[in-house]
Amino acid sequence: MDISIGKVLISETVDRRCKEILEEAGVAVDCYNSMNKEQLTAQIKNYDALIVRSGTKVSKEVIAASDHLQVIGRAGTGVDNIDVDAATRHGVLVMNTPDGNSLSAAELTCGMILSLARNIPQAVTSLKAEKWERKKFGGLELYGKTLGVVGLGRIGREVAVRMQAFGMKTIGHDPFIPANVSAEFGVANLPLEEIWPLCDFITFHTPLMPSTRGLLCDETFLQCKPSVRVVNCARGGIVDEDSLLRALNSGRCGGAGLDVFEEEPPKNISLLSHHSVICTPHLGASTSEAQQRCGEDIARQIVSVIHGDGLVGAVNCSKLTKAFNPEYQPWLRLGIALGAASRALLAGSNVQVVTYGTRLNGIMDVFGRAVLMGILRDQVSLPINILNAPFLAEEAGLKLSSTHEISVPERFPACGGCSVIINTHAETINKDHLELLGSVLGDCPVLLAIGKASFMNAPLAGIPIGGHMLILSTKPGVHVLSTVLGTVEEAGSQLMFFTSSSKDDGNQWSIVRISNPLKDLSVLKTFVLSIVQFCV
Ligand SMILES: NC(=O)c1ccc[n+]([C@@H]2O[C@H](COP(=O)([O-])OP(=O)(O)OC[C@H]3O[C@@H](n4cnc5c(N)ncnc54)[C@H](O)[C@@H]3O)[C@@H](O)[C@H]2O)c1
Ligand SMILES: O=C(O)[C@H](O)COP(=O)(O)O
Repeated sequence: MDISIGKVLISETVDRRCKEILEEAGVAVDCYNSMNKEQLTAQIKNYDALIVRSGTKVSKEVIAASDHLQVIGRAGTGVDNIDVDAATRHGVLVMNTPDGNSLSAAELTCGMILSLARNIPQAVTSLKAEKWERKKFGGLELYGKTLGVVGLGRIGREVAVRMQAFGMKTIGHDPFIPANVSAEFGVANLPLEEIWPLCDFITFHTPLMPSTRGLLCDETFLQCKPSVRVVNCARGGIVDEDSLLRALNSGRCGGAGLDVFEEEPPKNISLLSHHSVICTPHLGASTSEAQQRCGEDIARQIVSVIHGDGLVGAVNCSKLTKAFNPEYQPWLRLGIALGAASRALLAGSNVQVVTYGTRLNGIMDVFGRAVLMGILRDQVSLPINILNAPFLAEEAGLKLSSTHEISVPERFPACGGCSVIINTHAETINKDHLELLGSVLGDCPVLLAIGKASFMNAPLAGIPIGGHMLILSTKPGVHVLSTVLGTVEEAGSQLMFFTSSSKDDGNQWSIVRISNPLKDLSVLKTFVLSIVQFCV
């Protein structure tokens, strides 16, 4: 997949190294401290890439307002401020830098736990107000207490190991981390319902998703120890704010440390101002170290994609990394070319792709997407690429089935190849289905056969497929080369090559490459059974 980034917009404060790295790679960068929705919607059409933190809402309206946006880079972890589905549909790559700020977020969480145990923020405020309230701010020791960690990913596990140093017993819950893995960092991974009654402190480290929204709510608070302390430095909404306020007021919750809120900046003043709540304005990643790492990481990831050096940190195409691998580019060009040729020959709605050989093992999905790109180019409302091809195909009513076979049939070269079959019940040129065989020789995509008509007759090993092409079928023995040559030259084009296949059930196919497209095929149509023109 070709990504070409000339101009990047950074819509909020990101470490200066981000801009520097991009500029060193020859990319122009415009930086804003904090763009509002109107500014972003108006400006986005001028940029190839957008870099944000959590403060920019990249809605589907913003994405739709873009013109040639190819990448949205998140200098940080959470992508819940980005409409990832809309980005994918528009073929926009979304990337994040999930490792860059984990330690900072973990350290802030530990600070919240310590502060809740000893009422540090409240005591500071009191003393600054010239009060000496030693009795009011008595706390409790962490030693021997139980900490529940919900979400045992990058941050959750860093929090657990740090709090073990205080003598806390750490238990946790994460449906995707095996118990033996969490045991390695000293956390017993238990079902949620077993966690609630055991914890003196609970901290949340999951993404916000339908399955994690309101994990701690009225119902689950009832299962918790009285006076449980709660920390949320992950995402607002994992702890339901209304339930939390009720639990704080009733004493069921003994205190809460919040860095994130359902709405940011938060409007829930009664929660923020509660005497047992300590809170920070989404500062988990706000350290110079984390910001430098995230800024550098996202810039390097974008440069790497521009240079075709590989894909790191992709959010919406992690399974498509091979589409960015230079080794596979000729194969993807083959898929696009066979898709375009199939489409020109037959307007079918069912596409069956089979790839063969060890070389193509693992790119079946990517290759199928390339075929869809070839078929649907110029047929859909949005520019099509590897990312959005399946979505646009579904919208266009096109069905794709892809399979892979390790063994290579005799009709292919040893490196393997592919078969693209397009089916239709609509009007057809020859039959109600058509099979094209192709492969890559050197780094050149070649057409091997149309149905049983082969282009592999010695000395040929397939026809290079690319540029402006004509495919025509004739009755065997009908010689059209001189007619084609004359028509092509008369149209001011140049004939680059003309090759005919072996005979197939009475028909013969010829492939013609020309320098410029022909405006009118009507003269040639009188000499042939069928003729189509396409370009790849
Ligand atoms: N406050 C901040 O500034 C700040 C900074 C960095 C990250 N974050 C947030 O912290 C959260 C965690 O980040 P991370 O890097 O550790 O992510 P991560 O992907 O490494 O870990 C998240 C874990 O949650 C688990 N999980 C998913 N659904 C779950 C469920 N229903 N119950 C329990 N566990 C579940 C996943 O299996 C995964 O292991 C994210 O929401 C991220 O946006 C906040
Ligand atoms: O998900 C994240 O990375 C954190 O919430 C940090 O967000 P920020 O980059 O806006 O500080």
